[in-house]
Amino acid sequence: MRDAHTVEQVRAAEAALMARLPEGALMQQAATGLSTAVADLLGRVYGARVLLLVGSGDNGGDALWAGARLARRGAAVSARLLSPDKTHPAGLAALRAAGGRVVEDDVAALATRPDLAVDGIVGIGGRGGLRPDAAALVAALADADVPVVAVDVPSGVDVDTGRLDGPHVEALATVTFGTHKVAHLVDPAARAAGTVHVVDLGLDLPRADVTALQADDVAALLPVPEPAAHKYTRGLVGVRAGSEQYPGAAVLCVAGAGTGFAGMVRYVGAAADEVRAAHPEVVVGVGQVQAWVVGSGGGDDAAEAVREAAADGVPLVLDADALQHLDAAGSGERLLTPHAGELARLLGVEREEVETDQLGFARRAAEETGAVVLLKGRHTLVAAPDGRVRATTVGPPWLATAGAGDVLAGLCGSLLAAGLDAFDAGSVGSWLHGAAAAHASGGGPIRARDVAAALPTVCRALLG
Ligand SMILES: NC(=O)C1=CN([C@@H]2O[C@H](COP(=O)(O)OP(=O)(O)OC[C@H]3O[C@@H](n4cnc5c(N)ncnc54)[C@H](OP(=O)(O)O)[C@@H]3O)[C@@H](O)[C@H]2O)[C@@H](O)CC1
Ligand SMILES: Nc1ncnc2c1ncn2[C@@H]1O[C@H](COP(=O)(O)OP(=O)(O)O)[C@@H](O)[C@H]1O
Ligand SMILES: [K+]
Repeated sequence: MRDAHTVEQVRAAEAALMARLPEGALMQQAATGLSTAVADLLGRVYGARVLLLVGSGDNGGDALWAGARLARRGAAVSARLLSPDKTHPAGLAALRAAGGRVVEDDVAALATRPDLAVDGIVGIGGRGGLRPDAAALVAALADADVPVVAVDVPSGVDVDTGRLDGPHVEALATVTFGTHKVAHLVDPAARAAGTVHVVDLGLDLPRADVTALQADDVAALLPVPEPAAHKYTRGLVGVRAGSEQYPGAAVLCVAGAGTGFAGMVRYVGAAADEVRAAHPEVVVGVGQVQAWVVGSGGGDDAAEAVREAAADGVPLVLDADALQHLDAAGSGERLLTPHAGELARLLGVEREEVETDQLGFARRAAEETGAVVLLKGRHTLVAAPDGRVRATTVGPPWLATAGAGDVLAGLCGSLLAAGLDAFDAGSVGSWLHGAAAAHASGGGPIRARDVAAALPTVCRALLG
Protein backbone atom coordinates (compact mmCIF):
# COMPACT_ATOMS: atom_id res chain seq x y z
CA MET A 1 0.00 0.00 0.00
CA ARG A 2 1.27 3.47 -0.80
CA ASP A 3 0.30 5.85 2.01
CA ALA A 4 -0.03 9.59 1.52
CA HIS A 5 0.17 11.50 4.78
CA THR A 6 -0.89 15.02 5.63
CA VAL A 7 1.53 17.79 6.54
CA GLU A 8 0.37 17.61 10.15
CA GLN A 9 1.03 13.87 10.33
CA VAL A 10 4.46 14.28 8.75
CA ARG A 11 5.44 17.16 11.01
CA ALA A 12 4.45 15.20 14.12
CA ALA A 13 6.39 12.11 13.04
CA GLU A 14 9.43 14.19 12.09
CA ALA A 15 9.37 16.01 15.42
CA ALA A 16 9.23 12.72 17.33
CA LEU A 17 12.16 11.33 15.39
CA MET A 18 14.23 14.52 15.55
CA ALA A 19 13.96 14.49 19.33
CA ARG A 20 15.99 11.27 19.30
CA LEU A 21 18.54 12.25 16.63
CA PRO A 22 21.41 14.74 16.53
CA GLU A 23 20.53 18.24 15.27
CA GLY A 24 20.21 18.36 11.47
CA ALA A 25 20.41 14.58 10.98
CA LEU A 26 17.12 14.34 9.08
CA MET A 27 18.06 17.14 6.72
CA GLN A 28 21.33 15.35 5.96
CA GLN A 29 19.43 12.17 5.15
CA ALA A 30 17.05 14.15 2.96
CA ALA A 31 19.86 15.97 1.15
CA THR A 32 21.79 12.75 0.55
CA GLY A 33 18.74 11.11 -1.02
CA LEU A 34 18.03 14.24 -3.04
CA SER A 35 21.56 14.54 -4.41
CA THR A 36 21.59 10.83 -5.33
CA ALA A 37 18.30 11.20 -7.25
CA VAL A 38 19.55 14.32 -9.03
CA ALA A 39 22.82 12.57 -9.92
CA ASP A 40 20.85 9.64 -11.36
CA LEU A 41 18.80 12.00 -13.50
CA LEU A 42 21.86 13.90 -14.69
CA GLY A 43 23.69 10.72 -15.63
CA ARG A 44 27.05 12.52 -15.33
CA VAL A 45 27.57 14.86 -12.39
CA TYR A 46 31.06 16.14 -13.22
CA GLY A 47 30.71 19.30 -15.29
CA ALA A 48 26.91 19.37 -15.11
CA ARG A 49 25.31 22.79 -14.53
CA VAL A 50 22.82 22.71 -11.66
CA LEU A 51 20.72 25.69 -10.57
CA LEU A 52 19.24 25.69 -7.07
CA LEU A 53 16.03 27.67 -6.47
CA VAL A 54 16.22 28.45 -2.78
CA GLY A 55 13.35 29.69 -0.62
CA SER A 56 13.33 30.84 2.98
CA GLY A 57 12.70 27.54 4.76
CA ASP A 58 14.18 24.10 5.27
CA ASN A 59 13.07 23.11 1.77
CA GLY A 60 15.72 25.54 0.55
CA GLY A 61 18.10 24.05 3.13
CA ASP A 62 17.67 20.60 1.58
CA ALA A 63 18.43 22.02 -1.85
CA LEU A 64 21.56 23.80 -0.60
CA TRP A 65 22.98 20.74 1.18
CA ALA A 66 22.25 18.56 -1.86
CA GLY A 67 23.86 21.22 -4.06
CA ALA A 68 26.96 21.13 -1.88
CA ARG A 69 27.21 17.36 -2.38
CA LEU A 70 26.87 17.74 -6.13
CA ALA A 71 29.45 20.54 -6.20
CA ARG A 72 31.90 18.28 -4.36
CA ARG A 73 31.39 15.74 -7.15
CA GLY A 74 32.36 18.32 -9.76
CA ALA A 75 29.03 19.88 -10.75
CA ALA A 76 28.89 23.62 -11.40
CA VAL A 77 26.24 24.56 -8.84
CA SER A 78 24.73 28.00 -8.56
CA ALA A 79 21.98 29.14 -6.21
CA ARG A 80 19.29 31.76 -6.77
CA LEU A 81 18.16 32.91 -3.33
CA LEU A 82 14.56 34.11 -3.27
CA SER A 83 14.77 35.43 0.30
CA PRO A 84 18.47 36.31 0.68
CA ASP A 85 18.02 37.48 4.29
CA LYS A 86 16.30 34.26 5.38
CA THR A 87 18.32 31.61 3.58
CA HIS A 88 19.22 28.44 5.54
CA PRO A 89 22.62 29.58 6.92
CA ALA A 90 24.34 26.21 7.35
CA GLY A 91 23.18 25.01 3.93
CA LEU A 92 24.45 28.17 2.26
CA ALA A 93 27.80 27.93 4.03
CA ALA A 94 28.12 24.29 2.95
CA LEU A 95 27.39 25.18 -0.66
CA ARG A 96 29.94 27.97 -0.66
CA ALA A 97 32.55 25.76 1.00
CA ALA A 98 32.01 23.15 -1.73
CA GLY A 99 32.65 25.73 -4.47
CA GLY A 100 29.03 26.61 -5.29
CA ARG A 101 28.14 30.24 -5.94
CA VAL A 102 25.18 32.55 -5.48
CA VAL A 103 23.74 34.31 -8.53
CA GLU A 104 22.38 37.83 -8.13
CA ASP A 105 19.25 37.70 -10.30
CA ASP A 106 17.24 35.65 -12.78
CA VAL A 107 19.25 36.90 -15.73
CA ALA A 108 22.48 35.69 -14.14
CA ALA A 109 20.78 32.43 -13.14
CA LEU A 110 19.92 31.70 -16.76
CA ALA A 111 22.92 33.29 -18.46
CA THR A 112 24.20 29.78 -19.19
CA ARG A 113 21.34 27.31 -19.53
CA PRO A 114 21.37 24.94 -16.53
CA ASP A 115 21.14 21.22 -17.26
CA LEU A 116 18.76 20.89 -14.36
CA ALA A 117 17.13 23.04 -11.69
CA VAL A 118 16.40 21.93 -8.12
CA ASP A 119 13.19 23.45 -6.76
CA GLY A 120 13.76 24.23 -3.09
CA ILE A 121 11.46 27.25 -3.11
CA VAL A 122 8.92 25.89 -0.68
CA GLY A 123 7.98 22.48 0.70
CA ILE A 124 5.38 21.37 3.20
CA GLY A 125 5.47 24.84 4.80
CA GLY A 126 4.11 26.54 1.66
CA ARG A 127 0.80 28.37 1.47
CA GLY A 128 -0.90 29.56 -1.72
CA GLY A 129 0.62 29.49 -5.20
CA LEU A 130 4.11 30.79 -5.94
CA ARG A 131 4.77 34.43 -5.13
CA PRO A 132 5.47 36.71 -8.11
CA ASP A 133 9.29 36.63 -7.91
CA ALA A 134 9.37 32.83 -7.69
CA ALA A 135 6.69 32.53 -10.37
CA ALA A 136 8.73 34.69 -12.77
CA LEU A 137 11.86 32.56 -12.27
CA VAL A 138 9.93 29.32 -12.71
CA ALA A 139 8.33 30.66 -15.90
CA ALA A 140 11.73 31.66 -17.28
CA LEU A 141 13.08 28.16 -16.60
CA ALA A 142 10.07 26.61 -18.34
CA ASP A 143 10.63 28.90 -21.35
CA ALA A 144 14.23 27.72 -21.49
CA ASP A 145 13.05 24.07 -21.22
CA VAL A 146 15.13 23.41 -18.12
CA PRO A 147 14.03 20.19 -16.37
CA VAL A 148 13.16 20.67 -12.72
CA VAL A 149 13.52 18.27 -9.81
CA ALA A 150 11.21 19.30 -6.98
CA VAL A 151 12.33 18.97 -3.37
CA ASP A 152 9.56 17.29 -1.37
CA VAL A 153 6.72 18.80 -3.44
CA PRO A 154 6.55 20.95 -6.57
CA SER A 155 6.45 24.45 -5.09
CA GLY A 156 3.10 26.18 -5.35
CA VAL A 157 0.84 23.09 -5.06
CA ASP A 158 -1.47 22.64 -2.10
CA VAL A 159 0.13 19.72 -0.29
CA ASP A 160 -2.88 18.33 1.58
CA THR A 161 -5.53 18.73 -1.13
CA GLY A 162 -3.78 18.28 -4.46
CA ARG A 163 -5.11 21.63 -5.64
CA LEU A 164 -3.19 24.16 -7.66
CA ASP A 165 -4.01 27.58 -6.32
CA GLY A 166 -1.87 29.65 -8.65
CA PRO A 167 1.51 29.47 -10.37
CA HIS A 168 3.50 26.35 -9.49
CA VAL A 169 6.47 24.28 -10.52
CA GLU A 170 5.98 21.56 -13.14
CA ALA A 171 8.58 18.98 -12.18
CA LEU A 172 10.13 16.16 -14.15
CA ALA A 173 10.55 14.35 -10.84
CA THR A 174 9.95 14.98 -7.16
CA VAL A 175 12.14 13.68 -4.36
CA THR A 176 10.10 13.50 -1.19
CA PHE A 177 10.97 12.50 2.35
CA GLY A 178 9.60 9.90 4.75
CA THR A 179 6.31 9.21 2.95
CA HIS A 180 4.16 10.33 0.04
CA LYS A 181 2.10 13.47 0.60
CA VAL A 182 -1.49 13.79 -0.67
CA ALA A 183 -0.38 16.07 -3.52
CA HIS A 184 1.76 13.24 -4.95
CA LEU A 185 -1.28 11.04 -5.55
CA VAL A 186 -4.12 13.50 -6.21
CA ASP A 187 -4.49 15.49 -9.43
CA PRO A 188 -3.97 18.13 -10.58
CA ALA A 189 -0.98 18.49 -8.22
CA ALA A 190 0.20 14.92 -8.85
CA ARG A 191 0.60 15.76 -12.51
CA ALA A 192 2.95 18.60 -11.56
CA ALA A 193 5.08 16.27 -9.41
CA GLY A 194 6.26 14.01 -12.24
CA THR A 195 7.87 10.78 -11.09
CA VAL A 196 7.96 10.62 -7.29
CA HIS A 197 10.93 9.15 -5.38
CA VAL A 198 10.63 8.64 -1.62
CA VAL A 199 13.71 8.91 0.59
CA ASP A 200 13.14 6.79 3.69
CA LEU A 201 13.65 8.65 6.96
CA GLY A 202 12.41 5.93 9.29
CA LEU A 203 9.38 7.95 10.38
CA ASP A 204 6.79 6.31 12.62
CA LEU A 205 3.58 7.35 10.84
CA PRO A 206 -0.11 6.86 11.69
CA ARG A 207 -2.75 5.40 9.33
CA ALA A 208 -3.14 7.44 6.16
CA ASP A 209 -6.59 8.42 4.87
CA VAL A 210 -5.34 8.74 1.30
CA THR A 211 -3.66 5.64 -0.12
CA ALA A 212 -2.95 3.92 -3.40
CA LEU A 213 -3.26 0.17 -3.83
CA GLN A 214 -0.18 -1.58 -5.20
CA ALA A 215 -0.12 -4.84 -7.17
CA ASP A 216 0.30 -7.03 -4.07
CA ASP A 217 -2.63 -5.30 -2.32
CA VAL A 218 -4.83 -5.90 -5.34
CA ALA A 219 -3.75 -9.54 -5.53
CA ALA A 220 -4.67 -10.02 -1.86
CA LEU A 221 -8.13 -8.50 -2.40
CA LEU A 222 -9.04 -10.41 -5.59
CA PRO A 223 -12.01 -12.73 -5.04
CA VAL A 224 -10.76 -16.24 -5.78
CA PRO A 225 -13.23 -19.15 -5.98
CA GLU A 226 -13.24 -21.77 -3.18
CA PRO A 227 -12.44 -25.33 -4.32
CA ALA A 228 -16.10 -26.31 -3.89
CA ALA A 229 -17.47 -23.18 -5.58
CA HIS A 230 -20.25 -23.29 -8.14
CA LYS A 231 -21.46 -20.45 -10.26
CA TYR A 232 -24.16 -19.36 -7.80
CA THR A 233 -21.82 -19.27 -4.79
CA ARG A 234 -19.39 -17.15 -6.80
CA GLY A 235 -22.06 -14.49 -7.27
CA LEU A 236 -24.20 -13.31 -10.17
CA VAL A 237 -23.78 -9.82 -11.54
CA GLY A 238 -26.68 -8.18 -13.32
CA VAL A 239 -26.27 -5.46 -15.93
CA ARG A 240 -29.04 -3.00 -16.75
CA ALA A 241 -27.30 -0.83 -19.31
CA GLY A 242 -27.45 0.22 -22.93
CA SER A 243 -30.35 1.61 -24.89
CA GLU A 244 -31.55 1.53 -28.47
CA GLN A 245 -29.40 4.58 -29.06
CA TYR A 246 -26.34 3.15 -27.24
CA PRO A 247 -26.35 -0.66 -27.52
CA GLY A 248 -22.55 -0.67 -27.50
CA ALA A 249 -22.48 0.52 -23.91
CA ALA A 250 -24.33 -2.63 -22.89
CA VAL A 251 -21.90 -4.85 -24.80
CA LEU A 252 -18.90 -3.15 -23.17
CA CYS A 253 -20.39 -3.10 -19.69
CA VAL A 254 -21.12 -6.82 -20.00
CA ALA A 255 -17.56 -7.35 -21.26
CA GLY A 256 -16.27 -5.76 -18.04
CA ALA A 257 -18.72 -7.72 -15.91
CA GLY A 258 -17.87 -10.96 -17.70
CA THR A 259 -14.16 -10.94 -16.88
CA GLY A 260 -14.68 -13.98 -14.71
CA PHE A 261 -14.92 -12.69 -11.15
CA ALA A 262 -18.64 -13.39 -10.90
CA GLY A 263 -20.03 -16.85 -11.60
CA MET A 264 -22.54 -15.54 -14.10
CA VAL A 265 -23.61 -12.36 -15.87
CA ARG A 266 -27.27 -11.50 -16.36
CA TYR A 267 -28.43 -8.80 -18.76
CA VAL A 268 -31.65 -6.81 -18.81
CA GLY A 269 -32.22 -4.00 -21.28
CA ALA A 270 -32.77 -2.81 -24.82
CA ALA A 271 -29.57 -4.25 -26.29
CA ALA A 272 -30.26 -7.94 -25.62
CA ASP A 273 -29.59 -9.01 -29.22
CA GLU A 274 -26.25 -7.24 -29.37
CA VAL A 275 -25.22 -8.58 -25.96
CA ARG A 276 -26.18 -12.16 -26.90
CA ALA A 277 -24.26 -11.93 -30.15
CA ALA A 278 -21.11 -10.58 -28.48
CA HIS A 279 -21.29 -12.64 -25.25
CA PRO A 280 -23.00 -16.01 -25.68
CA GLU A 281 -22.34 -16.95 -22.02
CA VAL A 282 -24.59 -14.15 -20.73
CA VAL A 283 -28.10 -14.96 -19.50
CA VAL A 284 -30.71 -12.49 -20.70
CA GLY A 285 -33.74 -11.64 -18.56
CA VAL A 286 -34.65 -10.69 -15.01
CA GLY A 287 -33.71 -12.94 -12.11
CA GLN A 288 -31.72 -13.04 -8.91
CA VAL A 289 -28.33 -11.33 -8.75
CA GLN A 290 -25.88 -10.34 -5.98
CA ALA A 291 -25.18 -6.91 -7.53
CA TRP A 292 -26.54 -4.74 -10.31
CA VAL A 293 -24.70 -2.37 -12.63
CA VAL A 294 -27.05 0.32 -13.86
CA GLY A 295 -26.91 3.23 -16.24
CA SER A 296 -24.04 2.91 -18.73
CA GLY A 297 -25.54 4.19 -21.99
CA GLY A 298 -28.92 3.93 -20.28
CA GLY A 299 -30.72 6.81 -21.97
CA ASP A 300 -34.27 7.65 -20.92
CA ASP A 301 -34.91 4.31 -19.22
CA ALA A 302 -32.27 4.88 -16.55
CA ALA A 303 -34.72 5.98 -13.84
CA GLU A 304 -36.81 2.85 -14.24
CA ALA A 305 -33.70 0.66 -14.36
CA VAL A 306 -32.43 2.16 -11.10
CA ARG A 307 -35.79 1.64 -9.40
CA GLU A 308 -36.03 -2.00 -10.51
CA ALA A 309 -32.45 -2.78 -9.52
CA ALA A 310 -32.83 -1.09 -6.13
CA ALA A 311 -35.96 -3.14 -5.45
CA ASP A 312 -33.74 -6.25 -5.23
CA GLY A 313 -31.93 -4.80 -2.21
CA VAL A 314 -28.46 -5.81 -3.49
CA PRO A 315 -25.35 -3.61 -3.93
CA LEU A 316 -25.49 -1.30 -6.94
CA VAL A 317 -23.01 0.29 -9.30
CA LEU A 318 -24.57 3.48 -10.61
CA ASP A 319 -22.94 4.80 -13.77
CA ALA A 320 -23.62 7.54 -16.33
CA ASP A 321 -27.39 8.20 -16.67
CA ALA A 322 -28.20 6.34 -13.45
CA LEU A 323 -26.30 9.02 -11.52
CA GLN A 324 -29.17 11.40 -12.11
CA HIS A 325 -31.59 9.11 -10.30
CA LEU A 326 -29.91 8.55 -6.94
CA ASP A 327 -33.18 9.25 -5.18
CA ALA A 328 -34.50 6.00 -6.67
CA ALA A 329 -31.43 4.00 -5.60
CA GLY A 330 -32.20 3.51 -1.91
CA SER A 331 -29.54 3.65 0.76
CA GLY A 332 -27.83 0.26 0.57
CA GLU A 333 -24.29 -0.48 -0.64
CA ARG A 334 -23.77 1.77 -3.67
CA LEU A 335 -20.78 2.59 -5.85
CA LEU A 336 -21.15 5.71 -8.01
CA THR A 337 -18.81 5.98 -11.01
CA PRO A 338 -18.95 9.54 -12.36
CA HIS A 339 -16.39 11.42 -14.41
CA ALA A 340 -15.81 15.05 -13.45
CA GLY A 341 -18.71 16.34 -15.55
CA GLU A 342 -21.15 13.85 -14.06
CA LEU A 343 -19.97 14.57 -10.52
CA ALA A 344 -20.37 18.30 -11.16
CA ARG A 345 -23.98 17.75 -12.26
CA LEU A 346 -24.62 15.59 -9.22
CA LEU A 347 -23.39 18.31 -6.86
CA GLY A 348 -24.70 21.31 -8.79
CA VAL A 349 -21.26 22.80 -9.43
CA GLU A 350 -19.14 23.47 -12.53
CA ARG A 351 -16.98 20.77 -14.07
CA GLU A 352 -13.88 23.00 -13.68
CA GLU A 353 -14.49 23.20 -9.93
CA VAL A 354 -14.43 19.41 -9.68
CA GLU A 355 -11.32 19.19 -11.83
CA THR A 356 -9.45 21.67 -9.63
CA ASP A 357 -10.46 20.02 -6.33
CA GLN A 358 -10.91 16.34 -7.15
CA LEU A 359 -10.27 15.11 -3.61
CA GLY A 360 -12.58 17.66 -2.03
CA PHE A 361 -15.51 16.98 -4.35
CA ALA A 362 -15.12 13.19 -4.36
CA ARG A 363 -15.17 13.25 -0.55
CA ARG A 364 -18.06 15.68 -0.43
CA ALA A 365 -20.13 13.52 -2.79
CA ALA A 366 -19.42 10.39 -0.73
CA GLU A 367 -20.35 12.15 2.48
CA GLU A 368 -23.54 13.68 1.07
CA THR A 369 -24.80 10.55 -0.68
CA GLY A 370 -23.53 7.94 1.78
CA ALA A 371 -22.24 6.01 -1.24
CA VAL A 372 -18.70 5.18 -2.33
CA VAL A 373 -17.76 7.61 -5.10
CA LEU A 374 -15.33 6.64 -7.83
CA LEU A 375 -14.30 9.84 -9.61
CA LYS A 376 -12.77 8.88 -12.95
CA GLY A 377 -9.76 10.71 -14.30
CA ARG A 378 -6.03 10.38 -14.86
CA HIS A 379 -5.67 9.43 -11.21
CA THR A 380 -9.08 8.01 -10.39
CA LEU A 381 -10.15 8.58 -6.77
CA VAL A 382 -12.36 6.20 -4.82
CA ALA A 383 -13.83 7.99 -1.81
CA ALA A 384 -15.71 6.33 1.05
CA PRO A 385 -18.27 8.22 3.17
CA ASP A 386 -15.91 7.94 6.19
CA GLY A 387 -13.26 10.04 4.42
CA ARG A 388 -10.89 7.28 3.27
CA VAL A 389 -9.71 7.66 -0.32
CA ARG A 390 -7.80 5.35 -2.63
CA ALA A 391 -6.12 6.83 -5.70
CA THR A 392 -5.41 4.75 -8.79
CA THR A 393 -2.10 5.73 -10.31
CA VAL A 394 -1.87 3.06 -13.01
CA GLY A 395 -3.48 3.54 -16.43
CA PRO A 396 -2.11 5.32 -19.49
CA PRO A 397 -3.78 8.35 -21.12
CA TRP A 398 -4.79 6.01 -23.96
CA LEU A 399 -7.47 4.78 -21.56
CA ALA A 400 -9.36 8.02 -22.12
CA THR A 401 -11.41 6.41 -24.89
CA ALA A 402 -15.15 6.04 -25.44
CA GLY A 403 -16.63 3.04 -23.67
CA ALA A 404 -13.78 2.55 -21.21
CA GLY A 405 -16.06 3.74 -18.42
CA ASP A 406 -18.68 1.13 -19.37
CA VAL A 407 -16.08 -1.63 -19.02
CA LEU A 408 -15.06 -0.26 -15.61
CA ALA A 409 -18.63 -0.14 -14.31
CA GLY A 410 -19.23 -3.76 -15.34
CA LEU A 411 -15.95 -4.90 -13.81
CA CYS A 412 -16.71 -3.18 -10.50
CA GLY A 413 -20.15 -4.79 -10.50
CA SER A 414 -18.65 -8.25 -10.89
CA LEU A 415 -16.34 -7.60 -7.92
CA LEU A 416 -19.30 -6.46 -5.82
CA ALA A 417 -21.23 -9.58 -6.81
CA ALA A 418 -18.24 -11.70 -5.83
CA GLY A 419 -18.38 -10.25 -2.34
CA LEU A 420 -16.09 -7.21 -2.16
CA ASP A 421 -17.51 -4.12 -0.49
CA ALA A 422 -18.01 -1.01 -2.60
CA PHE A 423 -14.72 0.62 -1.49
CA ASP A 424 -12.65 -2.45 -2.38
CA ALA A 425 -14.67 -3.17 -5.55
CA GLY A 426 -14.16 0.38 -6.81
CA SER A 427 -10.47 0.62 -6.00
CA VAL A 428 -9.57 -2.91 -7.10
CA GLY A 429 -11.69 -2.51 -10.24
CA SER A 430 -10.10 0.79 -11.09
CA TRP A 431 -6.58 -0.60 -10.56
CA LEU A 432 -7.27 -3.68 -12.74
CA HIS A 433 -8.85 -1.46 -15.41
CA GLY A 434 -5.78 0.80 -15.50
CA ALA A 435 -3.35 -2.12 -15.47
CA ALA A 436 -5.29 -3.87 -18.26
CA ALA A 437 -5.19 -0.68 -20.30
CA ALA A 438 -1.42 -0.41 -19.77
CA HIS A 439 -1.00 -4.06 -20.77
CA ALA A 440 -3.21 -3.76 -23.86
CA SER A 441 -1.64 -0.47 -24.87
CA GLY A 442 2.05 -1.29 -24.60
CA GLY A 443 2.55 2.37 -25.45
CA GLY A 444 0.04 2.54 -28.31
CA PRO A 445 -3.67 3.25 -28.82
CA ILE A 446 -6.39 0.99 -27.43
CA ARG A 447 -10.15 0.50 -27.67
CA ALA A 448 -12.40 -0.10 -24.70
CA ARG A 449 -12.92 -3.72 -25.76
CA ASP A 450 -9.13 -4.26 -25.68
CA VAL A 451 -9.13 -3.22 -22.02
CA ALA A 452 -11.79 -5.81 -21.19
CA ALA A 453 -9.93 -8.45 -23.17
CA ALA A 454 -6.69 -7.78 -21.26
CA LEU A 455 -8.27 -8.09 -17.81
CA PRO A 456 -7.85 -11.89 -17.42
CA THR A 457 -4.16 -11.66 -18.36
CA VAL A 458 -3.57 -8.98 -15.73
CA CYS A 459 -5.41 -11.02 -13.09
CA ARG A 460 -3.50 -14.15 -13.99
CA ALA A 461 -0.22 -12.30 -13.55
CA LEU A 462 -1.36 -11.05 -10.14
CA LEU A 463 -2.54 -14.45 -8.93
CA GLY A 464 0.40 -16.33 -10.39
N1 LIG B 1 10.75 18.79 9.33
C1 LIG B 1 11.75 17.91 9.11
O1 LIG B 1 12.17 17.19 9.98
C2 LIG B 1 12.36 17.81 7.79
C3 LIG B 1 12.01 18.71 6.80
N2 LIG B 1 12.59 18.69 5.63
C4 LIG B 1 12.36 19.72 4.66
O2 LIG B 1 11.83 20.87 5.25
C5 LIG B 1 10.71 21.31 4.51
C6 LIG B 1 9.78 22.10 5.36
O3 LIG B 1 10.53 23.20 5.79
P1 LIG B 1 9.85 24.47 6.47
O4 LIG B 1 8.98 24.02 7.55
O5 LIG B 1 10.96 25.37 6.83
O6 LIG B 1 8.93 25.06 5.35
P2 LIG B 1 9.22 25.38 3.81
O7 LIG B 1 8.33 24.48 3.02
O8 LIG B 1 10.67 25.33 3.47
O9 LIG B 1 8.71 26.86 3.60
C7 LIG B 1 8.60 27.70 4.67
C8 LIG B 1 8.64 29.15 4.26
O10 LIG B 1 8.45 29.43 2.89
C9 LIG B 1 7.80 30.69 2.74
N3 LIG B 1 6.65 30.53 1.87
C10 LIG B 1 5.43 30.04 2.20
N4 LIG B 1 4.62 29.96 1.16
C11 LIG B 1 5.32 30.40 0.10
C12 LIG B 1 5.02 30.57 -1.27
N5 LIG B 1 3.82 30.24 -1.76
N6 LIG B 1 5.98 31.02 -2.09
C13 LIG B 1 7.20 31.34 -1.61
N7 LIG B 1 7.54 31.21 -0.29
C14 LIG B 1 6.62 30.75 0.54
C15 LIG B 1 7.41 31.12 4.12
O11 LIG B 1 8.34 32.04 4.64
P3 LIG B 1 8.17 33.61 4.53
O12 LIG B 1 8.89 33.98 3.27
O13 LIG B 1 6.71 33.90 4.48
O14 LIG B 1 8.85 34.13 5.74
C16 LIG B 1 7.50 29.85 4.92
O15 LIG B 1 7.80 30.09 6.28
C17 LIG B 1 10.14 20.06 3.95
O16 LIG B 1 9.29 20.31 2.85
C18 LIG B 1 11.39 19.32 3.58
O17 LIG B 1 11.87 19.77 2.33
C19 LIG B 1 13.61 17.68 5.30
O18 LIG B 1 14.85 18.29 5.48
C20 LIG B 1 13.47 16.43 6.12
C21 LIG B 1 13.36 16.73 7.57
N1 LIG C 1 -5.51 11.06 -18.84
C1 LIG C 1 -5.93 9.86 -18.43
N2 LIG C 1 -5.04 8.92 -18.05
C2 LIG C 1 -5.46 7.70 -17.66
N3 LIG C 1 -6.76 7.32 -17.62
C3 LIG C 1 -7.69 8.21 -17.96
C4 LIG C 1 -7.34 9.53 -18.39
N4 LIG C 1 -8.48 10.20 -18.67
C5 LIG C 1 -9.50 9.34 -18.44
N5 LIG C 1 -9.03 8.15 -18.01
C6 LIG C 1 -9.83 6.95 -17.69
O1 LIG C 1 -10.55 6.59 -18.87
C7 LIG C 1 -11.85 6.11 -18.53
C8 LIG C 1 -12.87 6.98 -19.28
O2 LIG C 1 -14.14 6.70 -18.82
P1 LIG C 1 -15.40 7.59 -19.20
O3 LIG C 1 -15.06 9.03 -19.15
O4 LIG C 1 -16.54 7.12 -18.38
O5 LIG C 1 -15.64 7.19 -20.71
P2 LIG C 1 -16.96 6.59 -21.38
O6 LIG C 1 -18.13 7.29 -20.74
O7 LIG C 1 -16.85 6.92 -22.83
O8 LIG C 1 -16.94 5.14 -21.13
C9 LIG C 1 -11.95 6.21 -17.02
O9 LIG C 1 -11.63 4.95 -16.45
C10 LIG C 1 -10.87 7.23 -16.64
O10 LIG C 1 -10.36 7.04 -15.35
K1 LIG D 1 9.82 22.39 -3.50
